[in-house]
Amino acid sequence: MIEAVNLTKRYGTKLAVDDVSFSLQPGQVTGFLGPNGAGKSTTMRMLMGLDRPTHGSITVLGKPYAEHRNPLCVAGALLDAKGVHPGRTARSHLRALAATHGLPDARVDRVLELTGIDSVAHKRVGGFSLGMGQRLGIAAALLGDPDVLVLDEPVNGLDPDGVLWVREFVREFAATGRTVLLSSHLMSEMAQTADHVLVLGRGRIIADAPIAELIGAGGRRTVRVTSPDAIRLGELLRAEGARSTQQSGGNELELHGIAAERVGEIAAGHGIVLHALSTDAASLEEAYLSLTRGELEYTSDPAAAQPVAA
Ligand SMILES: Nc1ncnc2c1ncn2[C@@H]1O[C@H](COP(=O)(O)OP(=O)(O)OP(=O)(O)O)[C@@H](O)[C@H]1O
Repeated sequence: MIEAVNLTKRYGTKLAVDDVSFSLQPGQVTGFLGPNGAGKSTTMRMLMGLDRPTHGSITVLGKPYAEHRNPLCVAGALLDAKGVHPGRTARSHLRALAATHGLPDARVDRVLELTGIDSVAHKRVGGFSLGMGQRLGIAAALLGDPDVLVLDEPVNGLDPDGVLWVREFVREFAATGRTVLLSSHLMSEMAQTADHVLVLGRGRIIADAPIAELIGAGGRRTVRVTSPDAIRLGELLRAEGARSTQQSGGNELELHGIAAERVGEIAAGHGIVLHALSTDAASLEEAYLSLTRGELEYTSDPAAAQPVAA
């Protein structure tokens, strides 16, 4: 469906995308993750024929995007929501795009309706909020009823209702057997939207896996236990090799290196009463952070946030 083979992009001395190969499957939402400057937008631009690879290739349905006869019907993209003439109305912008492919006005009305901006279709785009602009960009991507949807930070600037709409929309789109590539820095949102993730770091792929596998591999499970006899229980668990990293409120332990089942067995074996015992699911954010540690192009200095001593 979408296939990158040894895809490379160099800008002068900067290697933005470095010998990347992947294949995206239909019927799935693939999340595209990576720190700022990792090469995600460059990869998406090459996919949509807006930038030329220095080496290698990226194809949609077997050929480069630009070589398709009706590209809007093959893949639609939201890459830069601000790339619209501000003096145009939303409807005239979409009609101009539709005309390039001989698409009827009824299709324009349909995508305006689908993206919830039909009531502002007659307004000039220059007066649109960030969220309305994002919706217009998605409407444009959907015009040709494409098989592939490529969205660069689509929820950026959307209100919670808009974020939910994008999530449900792309999930339904993929459920009809089509392909979605979606970038976002919002890990909790990505965890609820994507089936598969592709993580870039400094232009190279550092993970290409189903989301569940990535979370399972990277995350540390935390076991929480509450007991009126937490001090004695903590001693017993540490003797079993558990690390107790926090004790809050006097009767709660936060544990690593031990399964909840074992905690329950040890407590029962010593007649210790438990009030709560649970395992926190590892998060995509934890897995992502541990994967991309060392891959950051732009890092902040925590000391810079400290007040300067007089
Ligand atoms: N036209 C360009 N000319 C020179 N360098 C560029 C150009 N476009 C991108 N780059 C550089 O290529 C690298 C990858 O940029 P890219 O925008 O693809 O990253 P990204 O993963 O999309 O980042 P972000 O999450 O911040 O959007 C960066 O170091 C960037 O500065």
